[in-house]
Amino acid sequence: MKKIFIAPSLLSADFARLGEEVKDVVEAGADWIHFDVMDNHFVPNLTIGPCVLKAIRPYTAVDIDVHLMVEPVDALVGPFAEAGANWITFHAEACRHIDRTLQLIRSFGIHAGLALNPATPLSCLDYVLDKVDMVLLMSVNPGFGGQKFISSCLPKIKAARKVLNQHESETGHMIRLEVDGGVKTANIASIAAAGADTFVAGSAIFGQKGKDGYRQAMRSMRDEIGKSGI
Ligand SMILES: O=C(CO)[C@H](O)[C@H](O)COP(=O)(O)O
Repeated sequence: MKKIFIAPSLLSADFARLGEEVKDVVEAGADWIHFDVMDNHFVPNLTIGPCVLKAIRPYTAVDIDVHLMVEPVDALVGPFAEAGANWITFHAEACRHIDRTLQLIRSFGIHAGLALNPATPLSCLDYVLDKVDMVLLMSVNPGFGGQKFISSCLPKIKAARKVLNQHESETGHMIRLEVDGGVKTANIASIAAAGADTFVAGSAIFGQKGKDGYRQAMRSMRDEIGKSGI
């Protein structure tokens, strides 16, 4: 049984106090920090880059999970790895040479993740799973926080869980399954029951008031996951 991780998405944090927000949410119980990078090209929004990652890195020792919603990908891998990323995840839809980019990320001694948009088939995972440390299934179309979970993603999460379990039983290689977009206390149990083990939540956590609010939100999420019976 894998450990469950909750990764608050900084997209919904107060950008004027990012370091403090990181510290507060980790003290409130976050397992990881999810760092959303958007380029106004692959997605219609623009966020933060390696210099911001470098600035927040001293505020926490937990893993920072960088989600690159950018195209092209490769030129940004080194700068984010050097700025302190523990995980770098990129989109299959944004990359022509997935196998090469996975190898590039791992060459920095960090974990490599592959993200799929809601409409992208799981067959993108074929032939590269041996180089993947995490699959990120988007449950909204990427670009903005606060969107509604797309319900057709639930059977996709179930199907991905089957693929990853099969891969693990054949090779012993464990791959995390992260879900991102519209994750709330009200639906997290069904997402966990479908097979996710890593949960990105932005507005559901940072939409609460201060550290106590963040703590309560994550506690409720863990309670709900516990009730899902996984
Ligand atoms: O990658 C993202 C959007 O592209 C965000 O991580 C995601 O949407 C989290 O925000 P919320 O929990 O509010 O949906």
